[in-house]
Formats: sequence, C-alpha cells, structure tokens
Amino acid sequence: LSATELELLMQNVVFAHQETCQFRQENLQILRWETFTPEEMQSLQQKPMDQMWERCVCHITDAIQYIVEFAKRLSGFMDLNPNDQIVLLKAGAMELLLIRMSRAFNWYNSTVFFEGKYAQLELFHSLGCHDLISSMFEFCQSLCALNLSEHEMAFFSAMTLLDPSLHWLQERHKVDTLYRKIHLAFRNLLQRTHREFILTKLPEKEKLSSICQLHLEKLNIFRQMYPSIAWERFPPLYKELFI
Ligand SMILES: CCS(=O)(=O)c1ccc(CC(=O)Nc2nc(-c3ccccc3)c(C(=O)c3ccccc3CC(C)C)s2)cc1
Repeated sequence: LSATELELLMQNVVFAHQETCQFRQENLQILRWETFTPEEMQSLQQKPMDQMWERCVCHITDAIQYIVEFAKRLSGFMDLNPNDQIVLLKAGAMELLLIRMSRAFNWYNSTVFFEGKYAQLELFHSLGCHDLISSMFEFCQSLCALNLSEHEMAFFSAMTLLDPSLHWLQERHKVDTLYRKIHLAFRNLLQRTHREFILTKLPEKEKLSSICQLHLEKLNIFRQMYPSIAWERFPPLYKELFI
C-alpha cells in the first residue's frame, strides 16, 4: 500500500463519516445542556410501552439509514458481493449506532440526546428494557472517556463494520483485505497524532455484540407482548435488519 494510496484511503474513510454523521459533533455539543424539564420527563416516562418502542425504533432507523450510507461510501464496500454487504450491515448496523451514539452522550450528567434535548436514563423507563439501556449508557460513558476525534470515530466505525471473522461471508478474503488496509491507515493516523494508546482502550468486539444481542432479546420480548405492532408500525429497514 503506497503512501498516496494510504492517504486516499484515509480521506475516503473520514469523508464517508463526515458526510453521513447525521448530527455534527459541534451541534450535539451546543445542545448538551438542554435537558428535559421534570414535566417533559414525566410525560415521556408515562408513554405506553408500545408507543415508546415505536418512537425509539423510528429514531434508530433514521440513524441507521445514515450508517448504511456511510458503508456505501467506504471504498471497496460496494465492490463486495451483495450477500456480504447485507451480512456486514446486519451484524454491524447496531454496533455502529452504539459507537455513533456516544457522540450524543453528555458524560458529565449521564444524558443522551433524544428528540431534541438530553435525556436521563429514567426517561426510557416505559421501554421495559432497563438492562439494555443501562449497558448502552455504560458503553457510551466508556467510549466518551477516550474522547475520540471524528477521524478516530470514522476509522473505528469502518473497522467495526468490515469484520472479516463474520460467519456466512462468501468472499471473506476481500473483506479481510479491506479491513487490513483500513487498519493500516488508522495506525498511521494514530502514530502521526501520538494516539496509539487508544488501540488498547477501544471497547472489545464482545462488548459491542453483547449489547446488540441484548437489543435483539428485548425486541423479541416486545414482539411477544405486542405481536402486530412490530409488523404494522416498525420501519421496513429495521425489520430487514433485526426481525
Ligand atoms: C447516531 C448519530 S448522531 O448524529 O450522533 C444522533 C442522531 C440522533 C439522535 C437522537 C436519537 O435518536 N436518540 C436516541 N437515543 C436512544 C437511546 C436510548 C437509550 C439509551 C441510549 C440512547 C435511542 C434508542 O431508541 C436506542 C438507542 C440504542 C439502543 C437502544 C435504543 C432503544 C431501543 C428500544 C431501540 S434513539 C442521537 C444521536
């Protein structure tokens, strides 16, 4: 991989992230002291479970549409065979959402950006999945502590998405080659910015996949309680990826 190729790949990963990041980091920062009033909190906490699930699923589906766009702009992703593109997105969409969501987390007061303001964990009470939400908050907290730049976030996202160890991949070697190139470019960036230490501090794959597993478990419990809601009210993209 020549220096120019490395530089071009770095630009591709960073631009793909910047063009698909949904909310800009600085805007999320400006809003971070806008919290919900106790009255607003109460009204959201008292929403029926099915209504809160539908709202949240629609929000994360919006965010996942940007993540799909990020993947499509990564050089090499569209050259993979369609089956593998789907396999990577089914496994990685939620993982990338968790990574990105940490940008919208205010770790001083443990709040997350939701429907225009920053919300405490309690706001999500009616979802009935306290363990999922609290592990989400913990994860965001740990990732915030690393204070990743948007460049680092872009590379961490790309490497999380292009997981060559995934089952069902038909052209594993092509994913592996892409992964290695991006990892090399990431190392190069970290060396130049004296940030190599974060490589040992990034959350393990297992942590990410355990939260995604929890999300699927809670989704199945919800579907048992409200069988028709998921089919009638959840967006097609969410159903394709998680149901
Ligand atoms: C992600 C790109 S961004 O530009 O940074 C951005 C863009 C837009 C927003 C606004 C936003 O949609 N915030 C949401 N927050 C949470 C949330 C909730 C519990 C803890 C932590 C964050 C949402 C969820 O529904 C969620 C997210 C992760 C796992 C589980 C769930 C709930 C289950 C039932 C789907 S939606 C935030 C950030």
